[in-house]
Amino acid sequence: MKRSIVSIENLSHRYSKDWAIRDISFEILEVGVLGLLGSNGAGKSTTMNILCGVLSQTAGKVTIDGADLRLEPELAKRKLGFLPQNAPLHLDLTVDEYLIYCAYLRDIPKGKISYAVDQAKEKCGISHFGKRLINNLSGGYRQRVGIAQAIIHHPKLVVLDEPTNGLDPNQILEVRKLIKEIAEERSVIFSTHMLSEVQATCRDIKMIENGRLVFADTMEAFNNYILPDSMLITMNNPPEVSSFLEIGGITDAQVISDKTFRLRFSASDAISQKIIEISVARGWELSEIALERSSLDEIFAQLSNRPQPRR
Ligand SMILES: Nc1ncnc2c1ncn2[C@@H]1O[C@H](COP(=O)(O)OP(=O)(O)OP(=O)(O)O)[C@@H](O)[C@H]1O
Repeated sequence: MKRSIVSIENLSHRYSKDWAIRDISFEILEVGVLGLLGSNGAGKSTTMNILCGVLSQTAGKVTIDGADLRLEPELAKRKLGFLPQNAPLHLDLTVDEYLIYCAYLRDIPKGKISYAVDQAKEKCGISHFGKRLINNLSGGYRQRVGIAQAIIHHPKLVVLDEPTNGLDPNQILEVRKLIKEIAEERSVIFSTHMLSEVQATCRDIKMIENGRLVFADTMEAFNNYILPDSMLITMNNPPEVSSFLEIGGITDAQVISDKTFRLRFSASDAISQKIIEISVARGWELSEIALERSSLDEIFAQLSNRPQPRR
């Protein structure tokens, strides 16, 4: 059975009088990548900051590998590595100098620092940049240095706040690959407001909206949840819009222009195949058909309105 490394129970936080997060509970498994998805202001950073011990919660409990973050903060924090949204890099140090400094901060015994630095550099693909000033590295490599400092003490949990923000497409692919690699032997949680980031990297997904947990399941379950439920069709010789409603499985038909319509359908296999066949049989001259997925905003809205969040 898969073991969890982090337990978050009924976590709530209030800044002055407004609640930023309310009654959030979930577990994080000891291996793999978990994505924390939410729109701006949803409560991601508040949750991440509490999880890292940077912010003390108003109510609730966080346990990391059995250590209560509030009661045993030092023990709990030894088990985690953190890369905040703005990586805490010293641009005027070389990669080696910076990682040695981080190793001291992490209380790694003097005799083991050099080995720890080499291992972290190797894991993050920056061994050849040891003598390079961080200021002279590209954004993608700076982010690798940030991840190296987060894993230098072999934490069981690594927390990454929007780790691909501001990177170019190639750098994003490289950092995603690195995140997956470091998650082969530990738990990684990262926050993002981009669905594509979570879909590309994560096994599990937690979604928060307006401070509440609105979805918690596997990425596969999430992808099933957002299966397309409408399509845009264009026909050179379309029928009356009401004709579409006579097709089994079509629940709504909307006129977009003379020749283009949006059809909504109930969960049904091969509905587009059916439309194509009927269109050919009746001479509607179908020229284009495209399935539409819900936008992230629609998904957030749907999930936020659900009565019971799924754990
Ligand atoms: N220091 C603070 N004082 C008062 N309110 C705050 C503070 N930090 C965050 N908030 C509020 O708490 C709520 C949650 O904010 P939080 O930063 O956790 O969201 P987020 O999901 O990380 O958003 P973003 O992606 O924009 O960083 C928001 O309404 C925000 O305005």
